[in-house]
Amino acid sequence: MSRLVVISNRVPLPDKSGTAPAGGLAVALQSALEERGGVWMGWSGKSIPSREKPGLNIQEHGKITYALVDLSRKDVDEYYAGFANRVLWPLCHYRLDLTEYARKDMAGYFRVNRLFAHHLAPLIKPDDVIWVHDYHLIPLASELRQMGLKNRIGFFLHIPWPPADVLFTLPVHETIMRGLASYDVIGFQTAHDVENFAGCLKREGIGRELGDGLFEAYGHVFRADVFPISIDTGAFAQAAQNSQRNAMVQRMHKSLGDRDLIIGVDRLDYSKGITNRIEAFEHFITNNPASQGKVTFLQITPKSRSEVPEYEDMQRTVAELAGRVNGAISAVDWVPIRYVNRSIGRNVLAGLYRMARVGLVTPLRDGMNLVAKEYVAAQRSEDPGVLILSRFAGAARELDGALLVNPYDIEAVSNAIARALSMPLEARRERWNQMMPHLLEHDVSRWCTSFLDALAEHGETGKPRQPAGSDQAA
Ligand SMILES: O=P(O)(O)OC[C@H]1O[C@H](O[C@H]2O[C@H](CO)[C@@H](O)[C@H](O)[C@H]2O)[C@H](O)[C@@H](O)[C@@H]1O
Ligand SMILES: O=c1ccn([C@@H]2O[C@H](COP(=O)(O)OP(=O)(O)O)[C@@H](O)[C@H]2O)c(=O)[nH]1
Repeated sequence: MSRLVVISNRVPLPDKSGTAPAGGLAVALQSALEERGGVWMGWSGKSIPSREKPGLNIQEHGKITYALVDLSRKDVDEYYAGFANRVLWPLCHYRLDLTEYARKDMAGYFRVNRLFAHHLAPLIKPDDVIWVHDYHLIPLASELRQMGLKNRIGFFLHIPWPPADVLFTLPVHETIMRGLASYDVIGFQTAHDVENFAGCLKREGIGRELGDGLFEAYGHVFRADVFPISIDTGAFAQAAQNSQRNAMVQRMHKSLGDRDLIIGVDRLDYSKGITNRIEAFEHFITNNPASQGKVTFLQITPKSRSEVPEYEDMQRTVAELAGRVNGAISAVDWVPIRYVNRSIGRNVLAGLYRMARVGLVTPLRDGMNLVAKEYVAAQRSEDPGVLILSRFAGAARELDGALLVNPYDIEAVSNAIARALSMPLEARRERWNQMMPHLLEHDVSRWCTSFLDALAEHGETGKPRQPAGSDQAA
């Protein structure tokens, strides 16, 4: 079996005891790497003074080699905080109003991708299968190809892919499309993302669809298909069961009394629709006076990407909004919104999801949204809560037992909260049974295997292939 080489911006490095981080993606990729042996490369998370030469830190854990690249302050500003998170992230989340097309950030993005390729190439063996993750690293395959690598290279995009009219506002959209077309298999979260991608290829005559998931562009034939990411469903359900013994979960239970819990869990990110959600909750609670004092909304929101101005601004906006709503509605013995602005461990989260009558997941746009899947997995089969889910999350394509909402429609979300809180047991069980078997079957290890199988099945790689019936490569 070929070795696997994974490259992602963040690397879930095992701690000093050798224990890997508990995230589903990390577990799935780590077990694929353990099975085949391999390398996981990415940013070390460190930024060093720009005058120092960025180094490569190699660590061995079992059959996995971790290769961590240090970046300079300038690299981090331009590649991560700049082009990745002030251009590609807002663009792929349909927020043209937030994109900042600075030439120096574009240059930094391509420069850092070249740096990754430069560090990676010497570690690659001819048989290795390479799997690149996410929008930070789109140009990596074309850099590696230019260095002569002929290996099979796959790419998985964790975030949405936008329609042509949105993508084409990006001055370097052609280079980005050419970068994607250099992969052998491109995985997207939903069929909608693949449609958008196909639209981008067709609109300017960049490429064409060959059928059966195959495309041709810039003389290269590649597969672009749907591989919805998931969670380690069985393990998460077990963690939720076990969490009832956790002290923090027990404290929460005690403090809740007999009130119903509504839970929201998101990084502090404008794509997650947190302000709309708080407004919808405010609308619900003011229009349903009987619920006052009887419902608690717990919003857990760890800080994220604080070096990006839009994220720093959000920090204040969300805190102020939660404070204003609480100030207006609280009673002496009841605070409607508990706003936690830090990260909570997954085992505790599992217990909080299980306690919550409603999971409120209302992103304005989201690649998948694993919180939605975790909420479902954590429920009690005999008395499950209700998931309210934005129709604009990738997860909505699979979780058909959720109450689907338009997160921009505050009244509709407020009505969904009322409906969820009063939903009879039988209807809740029916909805949960529509989702849980699917999640058990389509878990993260299946996601990982199906992507790697597609990559293994994709024919010869590394050189432009002639599509059937054509007589020239573009
Ligand atoms: O690394 P950060 O900048 O701190 O951001 C955290 C991650 O956010 C994004 O997550 C996405 O991937 C999830 C799993 O596929 C998906 O469910 C979600 O909808 C996406 O937003 C980002 O894509 C990751 O690269 C970041 O590490
Ligand atoms: O305090 C927190 C908040 C979130 N998460 C985890 O972070 C992930 C968020 O993934 P999702 O796909 O929902 O969104 P992303 O942040 O990747 O855009 C989920 O696994 C959550 O359990 C966590 O461990 N602690």
